[in-house]
Amino acid sequence: MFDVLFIGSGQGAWNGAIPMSQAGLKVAVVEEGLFGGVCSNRGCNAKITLDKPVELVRNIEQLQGRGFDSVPQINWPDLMAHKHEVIGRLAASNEQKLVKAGVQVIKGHATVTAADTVTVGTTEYKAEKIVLALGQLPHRLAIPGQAYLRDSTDFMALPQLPQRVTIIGAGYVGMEFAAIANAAGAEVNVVVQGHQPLREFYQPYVERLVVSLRECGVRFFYDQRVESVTKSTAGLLLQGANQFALESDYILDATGREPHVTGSGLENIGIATNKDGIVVDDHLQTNVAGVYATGDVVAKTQPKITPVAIFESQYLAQLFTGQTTAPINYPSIATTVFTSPRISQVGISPTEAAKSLAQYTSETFAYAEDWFRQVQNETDGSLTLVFDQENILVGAVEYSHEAVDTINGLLEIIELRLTHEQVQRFIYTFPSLQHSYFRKV
Ligand SMILES: Cc1cc2nc3c(=O)[nH]c(=O)nc-3n(C[C@H](O)[C@H](O)[C@H](O)COP(=O)(O)OP(=O)(O)OC[C@H]3O[C@@H](n4cnc5c(N)ncnc54)[C@H](O)[C@@H]3O)c2cc1C
Ligand SMILES: NC(=O)c1ccc[n+]([C@@H]2O[C@H](COP(=O)([O-])OP(=O)(O)OC[C@H]3O[C@@H](n4cnc5c(N)ncnc54)[C@H](O)[C@@H]3O)[C@@H](O)[C@H]2O)c1
Repeated sequence: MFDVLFIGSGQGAWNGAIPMSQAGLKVAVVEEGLFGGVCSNRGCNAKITLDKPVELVRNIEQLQGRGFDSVPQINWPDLMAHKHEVIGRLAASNEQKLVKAGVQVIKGHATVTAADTVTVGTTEYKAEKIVLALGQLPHRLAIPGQAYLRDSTDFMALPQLPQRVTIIGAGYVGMEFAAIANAAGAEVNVVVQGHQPLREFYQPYVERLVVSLRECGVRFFYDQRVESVTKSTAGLLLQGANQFALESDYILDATGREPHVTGSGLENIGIATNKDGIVVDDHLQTNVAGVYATGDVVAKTQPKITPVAIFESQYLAQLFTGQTTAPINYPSIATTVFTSPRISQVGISPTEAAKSLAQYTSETFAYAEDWFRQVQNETDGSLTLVFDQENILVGAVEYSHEAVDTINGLLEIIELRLTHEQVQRFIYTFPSLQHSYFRKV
């Protein structure tokens, strides 16, 4: 009998499983695929490896005639080999981390057969608590020719970069992969259902990102309803309503991800789900006592990203080891779209602030006027800060190559509600990114 058995070994699982085991609980993790789940093996880590040269190329482009005379070309097969080398070893190392911490690793497909029982193959495992950390699966467009569509995992394993890449969807995956494929030399088309890419992000900055990607050659097709894909003599033909037709060599279906709630026997014990995933209470417990859920599979309003999955997993470790009995209390969550430039944001958005002018004020700083950003000739970026009535920073969004570091730095100020006087106590290295923004807070 285990104290805790996780189904799934992604960020929503192992970050909790290890401290639980280290605290003396008898813990098992069942995984049918690669240890570490999506983020480690075919999500964040793989994506950021492919993005690294993109970021460098874009930075060098900004300095043409200012120290650089040419822009290096990305060698896709070499980059892909590098990605395989860096990412390929992670699954084994993730598995070893669990083993070293004393977690029992079980390989295979898990099916929940009772509220305290999970079956893998022909073996039954009993556990006092079961944690469903099942993640999400790519949404597949149900259109004729669906078999020609590829997903993010396929894209991140492409040995050669196709010449013409069409991406359906302008969410995180659509925009990030458009930026990568374009910088690596492909002709890129993005087919958008409505006319608002990256709906969760601050739209004035999204519009600037679209302008920047257009200047690099990415073509956006707004308000499209795709209907079919067929093989043509020269590639794949994507067709849609109102005579829309687009030929390319590769089509990426980036129309979202869906909670992985089928195929693991949830119905055997009546686990409640909705379109967003498994329904949980404020302690991440499902409607069945002793069965919990964590990570992307949870139906929640928080973004389905790695740091949130980690936070939930660690919360369960505190809960199950008696360090807390309190409900989960999510802090401020920073989100980023890893395009070049990036958009990163946290807290109250300027759009929300504009709707409550009595409550909030916001201020925008253009990097064209900031000497530190001019060093790298970054003229297009800017930062918008949102303050409450007490003049405490409550939100921030940046559009720039360094947006991640700026927003991560401001996150602490927002979460701890630091006053201007407290922030001025920090003596940062100069010159540095922190120094370029901390006086503004
Ligand atoms: C292309 C891409 C890029 C991303 N980039 C970022 C990023 O830059 N930053 C960020 O924060 N987030 C990013 N994400 C999101 C991030 O990957 C997820 O939020 C994170 O992986 C969620 O972790 P999880 O543990 O909930 O689920 P997962 O990582 O999906 O793990 C679930 C695991 O459960 C296993 N499983 C499911 N059912 C069973 C079963 N019945 N038996 C056994 N095993 C089972 C699966 O094999 C899988 O390994 C990205 C996602 C994608 C797709
Ligand atoms: N940087 C990051 O943190 C990061 C990066 C990648 C993925 N993720 C996570 O992975 C998940 C999936 O990302 P995603 O980009 O696949 O999903 P998403 O939900 O962000 O975007 C899907 C997009 O597809 C569009 N779409 C849906 N149906 C369409 C259709 N028929 N035609 C055209 N467009 C259509 C939607 O309007 C939306 O813009 C998200 O939960 C996200 O949190 C995070």
